[in-house]
Amino acid sequence: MFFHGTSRVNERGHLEIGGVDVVDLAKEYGTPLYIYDVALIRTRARAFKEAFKKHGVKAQVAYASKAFSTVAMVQLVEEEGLSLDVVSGGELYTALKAGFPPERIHFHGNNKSRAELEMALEHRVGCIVVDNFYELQLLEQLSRERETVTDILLRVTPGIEAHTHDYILTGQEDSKFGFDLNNGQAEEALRQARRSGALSVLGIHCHIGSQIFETTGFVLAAQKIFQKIAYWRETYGFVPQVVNLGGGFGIRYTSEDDPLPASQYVENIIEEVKKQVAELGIAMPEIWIEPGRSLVGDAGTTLYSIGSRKEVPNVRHYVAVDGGMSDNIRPALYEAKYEAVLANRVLDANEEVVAIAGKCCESGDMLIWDLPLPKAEAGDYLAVFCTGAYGYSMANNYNRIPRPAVVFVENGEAQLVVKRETYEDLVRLDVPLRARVRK
Ligand SMILES: Cc1ncc(COP(=O)(O)O)c(C=O)c1O
Ligand SMILES: N[C@@H](CCCC[NH3+])C(=O)O
Repeated sequence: MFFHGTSRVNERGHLEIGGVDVVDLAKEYGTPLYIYDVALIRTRARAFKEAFKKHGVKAQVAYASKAFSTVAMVQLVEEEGLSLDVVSGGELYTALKAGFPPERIHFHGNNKSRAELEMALEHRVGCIVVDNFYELQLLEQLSRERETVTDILLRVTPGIEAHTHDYILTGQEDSKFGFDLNNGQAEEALRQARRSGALSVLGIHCHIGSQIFETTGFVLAAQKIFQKIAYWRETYGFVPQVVNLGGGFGIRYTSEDDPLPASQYVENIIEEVKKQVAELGIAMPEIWIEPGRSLVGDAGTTLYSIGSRKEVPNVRHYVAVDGGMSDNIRPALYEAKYEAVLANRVLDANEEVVAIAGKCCESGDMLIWDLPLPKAEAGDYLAVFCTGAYGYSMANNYNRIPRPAVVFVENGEAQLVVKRETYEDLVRLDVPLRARVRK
């Protein structure tokens, strides 16, 4: 069994996180319940920052808030001195509500609307990561109207597609994101942006994928970007102040995963950028990164109550929980794998291998296919580990199931940071049918 962060088994044989017994949390806040180990988020955040500090490199570590965005989470990010990546008006609104300093917000997205761009300009966010020509022109026009100069990064697709354990070089980049680095698009974007007096190109951004376990892809991306920078410097006199290599650093969901420490990713990135900069004889740019999953993924645990069971003789034992794809769609969407324990009987010996089913009306709503467990009964609690990233943030109301509550735990204390949705919340936006005129 693998415990993350402050998770441990207490004297009652219960799972404890942040010094709080999760069975007590279930009784107080109900299930399904998202529990975040705040100390572990702090540890992860500090590891990224420290890695840059150790090498004396100017950097920004921007939390990719799509992984898990709530007011309390954004406040924690601010406390830890990170920057923030937002990808929609909604994430930006959450950040502003949380009082996050706008100058440390980076605004992403492949189809930002005029209203979203206006909102970003209105609040003077630190920089806008421009994704495409439509946005470039729109942003230029809006900046001109406001008589302001907007700091931007150009998002490029370097032609590297990173997958979990490997990466492939793709000559023809097929992605909805960014300007292609290899077919002249990125160069044209740079020309257009620099021609405009209303945009200031701080640098280049790329993001090669997610849940990546090696550093090769990042190094290769840096190489490809600097190859172009060499040419752009000669041709246009362009030298970037910032190179942003995105997020994507992998985490351990199950024993099959073997991630590197944050410091390793950062060190290899710094090493490559320093090498490239030395060859070009230009000033060292700031290095920005955007970790999402690796900051919050293993800090999150979902607690469920176990209910019904179904035996399919000689095939499978289904054990159902009171949540499922409505609070964690990743198994259904990506065949994502998780580990779990009976939170109220962690030390009991495993007796069977069961399939954990969700409660949604969908055969594919299975959270874990083969989980060794003690004989689980109705009323037991199941804790699924590593659900902190893209769990709550992708939660939905399928089958009109209310979204779970979220609690932060730290130093023996729990704080409710997102209330459980109510049935009333579910119909809040519904508009009843107009009364018909009876004949
Ligand atoms: C542009 C960008 N930055 C950062 C991230 C965060 O990725 P991860 O959660 O894998 O670190 C993503 C999501 O993949 C992204 O699209
Ligand atoms: N939502 C995905 C990752 C997407 C990353 C965002 N670009 C996941 O759960 O793994």
